[in-house]
Amino acid sequence: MNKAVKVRGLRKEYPGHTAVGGIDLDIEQGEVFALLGPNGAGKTTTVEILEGHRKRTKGEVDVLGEDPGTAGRAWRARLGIVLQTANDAAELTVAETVRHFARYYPNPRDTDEVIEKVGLTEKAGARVKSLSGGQRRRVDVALGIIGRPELVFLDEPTTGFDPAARRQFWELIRSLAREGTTILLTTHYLDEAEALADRVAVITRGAIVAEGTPQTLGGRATAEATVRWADEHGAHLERTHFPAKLIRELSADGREPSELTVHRPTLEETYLDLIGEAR
Ligand SMILES: Nc1ncnc2c1ncn2[C@@H]1O[C@H](COP(=O)(O)OP(=O)(O)OP(=O)(O)O)[C@@H](O)[C@H]1O
Repeated sequence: MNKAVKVRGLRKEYPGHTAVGGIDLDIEQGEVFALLGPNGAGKTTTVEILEGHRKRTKGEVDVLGEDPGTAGRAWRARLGIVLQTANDAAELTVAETVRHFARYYPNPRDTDEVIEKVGLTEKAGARVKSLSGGQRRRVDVALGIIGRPELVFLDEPTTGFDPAARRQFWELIRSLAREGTTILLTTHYLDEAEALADRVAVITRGAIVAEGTPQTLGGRATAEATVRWADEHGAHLERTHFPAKLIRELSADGREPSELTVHRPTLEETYLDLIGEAR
């Protein structure tokens, strides 16, 4: 499989401060990859270097087969970038804005289809400035995908979305991924990473401290399980690597253990552990 992104030894230094301290990163074509990390960890710096918006201090970077530091307009047209800030073409309507951006690309998607994909069909004729914060964000997403990009960068895409809009957005990302689009997502929502990402990397203080699928990150899948149940003697809790064995024993007499739960670390707990360890 070809790599959409290949990074080796990437460093970004500001005077007196190392924002990114030599990271390696591989993202396969068609993969949804989430970059997680606390504020100031180096996510935006990394992503902006990949987008060609910031110069690196050191390291090798290959995005869609080119070096973002030197790649030209044709390469840029293959990217879709959804920034954190809302767009400011506020006097235009939603449809006019999307149509306007479509002209920058050689092979854009259909404007109406994109507006429908982001759930703004009813607002297509409304001025962008009349939209709510979450609706403006959807316009940003529409502008990020109108050019039929091979690689989409999504920086905290669902900030300000209501729960239903988030779910709808997740469906949109899944449909892009099904079409073969590579997606690099930064998010502070662990449920979002879990719902969408094939793989995640946790970055803190400019270093990647863990990488894997959301299910296995930081040894999550094989972490000790906490089994809780209750019987006539009261409530019980046992931590074990073999919860199935324990439950078999508890139910050996054919009785269903009451209030039985098995808990393994959530992605959020694993993430907080990783961040804590790295502090
Ligand atoms: N232009 C700059 N000059 C100096 N330092 C900078 C500059 N841009 C970013 N930094 C520093 O680099 C570090 C990484 O910042 P970055 O924006 O990449 O973090 P982030 O992980 O995206 O954080 P957030 O989750 O808050 O968006 C921070 O300590 C930040 O202060």
